[in-house]
Amino acid sequence: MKKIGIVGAGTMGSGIAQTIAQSGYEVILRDIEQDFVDQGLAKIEKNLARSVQKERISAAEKDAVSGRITGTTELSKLADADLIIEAITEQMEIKKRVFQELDELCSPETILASNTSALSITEIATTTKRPDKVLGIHFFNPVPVMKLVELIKSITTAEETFNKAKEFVEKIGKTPVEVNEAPGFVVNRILIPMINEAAFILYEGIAKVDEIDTAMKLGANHPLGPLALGDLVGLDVCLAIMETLYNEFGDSKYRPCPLLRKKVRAGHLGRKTGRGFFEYN
Ligand SMILES: CC(=O)CC(=O)SCCNC(=O)CCNC(=O)[C@H](O)C(C)(C)COP(=O)(O)OP(=O)(O)OC[C@H]1O[C@@H](n2cnc3c(N)ncnc32)[C@H](O)[C@@H]1OP(=O)(O)O
Ligand SMILES: NC(=O)C1=CN([C@@H]2O[C@H](COP(=O)(O)OP(=O)(O)OC[C@H]3O[C@@H](n4cnc5c(N)ncnc54)[C@H](O)[C@@H]3O)[C@@H](O)[C@H]2O)C=CC1
Repeated sequence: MKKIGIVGAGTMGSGIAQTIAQSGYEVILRDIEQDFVDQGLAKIEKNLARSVQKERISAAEKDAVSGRITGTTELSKLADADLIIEAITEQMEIKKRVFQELDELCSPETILASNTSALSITEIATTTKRPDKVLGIHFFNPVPVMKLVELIKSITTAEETFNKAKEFVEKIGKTPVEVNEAPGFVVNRILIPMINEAAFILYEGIAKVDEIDTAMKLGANHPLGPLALGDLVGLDVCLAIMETLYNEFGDSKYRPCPLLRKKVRAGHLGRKTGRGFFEYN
């Protein structure tokens, strides 16, 4: 693999692009508006500049990494990529549309991957004529720091596709775990209901925001409290994951907390909008 396409330049797309370019690959980063592309590229520049400042990479290395990333709004620029990783909004219908477009556009050899947090890869793959070449490559936030990648096999993913993806993930310095498709996979099925439960504890007036997070940091040794983690992930993403778990399993234990819904409706999505359970500037 040489050229990797990333669709979506948000929280995850920009982190994935940076990580892959730092491993020597050529990256094309696509979003729907130039503004979003520019914001993604600016975030990468900021992260790389911090790495130079901390003497983790040289200024020349930073320039080389930046030089390997091209931003675009044109999906057609991804046509000759060996692998495309989709990291757009967590909504099935939007993802399906993008996979259909990519399938029509790309070489038959191109592997199409989704970074979805919880959705069915099998369903996404049905919109393509290459369901054997579709899988989930699920990174964790913040991508440059987090070691894990869940590799999600749909019912139709070919063994060859899985093995190529595994080799790629190891080449970029991440640790893959193999997961058979199921709602929320492994990590999010455990982690996001925990964040949702913390929202319920707040909603029921049992403890305040700071108390809940301090309790879990000092009482369970979590690096971030569950509410701060919800803000890092994005409360819209957390709600979308809870809705997938609730709808797919049909089990009331996954019901989203009404407070989570209220915050998303208000646009208080966490770090990316400057306000969630906490405020950011
Ligand atoms: C929703 C999904 O589908 C799946 C998910 O991603 S769920 C979310 C999974 N993520 C987590 O659980 C993260 C839990 N939190 C943590 O591990 C830590 O809080 C953290 C790594 C995010 C930050 O660590 P911290 O000690 O609290 O803060 P800080 O000291 O600023 O950062 C630690 C290091 O991470 C780096 N870092 C932090 N945020 C970063 C970012 N966005 N990009 C790049 N590097 C970052 C810092 O530069 C720092 O590096 P050095 O120590 O080498 O200087
Ligand atoms: N935020 C997180 O912690 C994690 C999120 N994910 C998943 O990654 C995906 C992206 O999430 P985030 O980066 O958090 O979202 P985000 O909201 O930060 O970014 C999404 C980006 O996709 C763009 N987009 C929407 N439709 C598009 C299209 N058709 N073509 C190109 N770009 C398009 C938007 O303009 C936006 O810039 C979601 O599926 C999410 O569930 C996975 C792991 C962790």
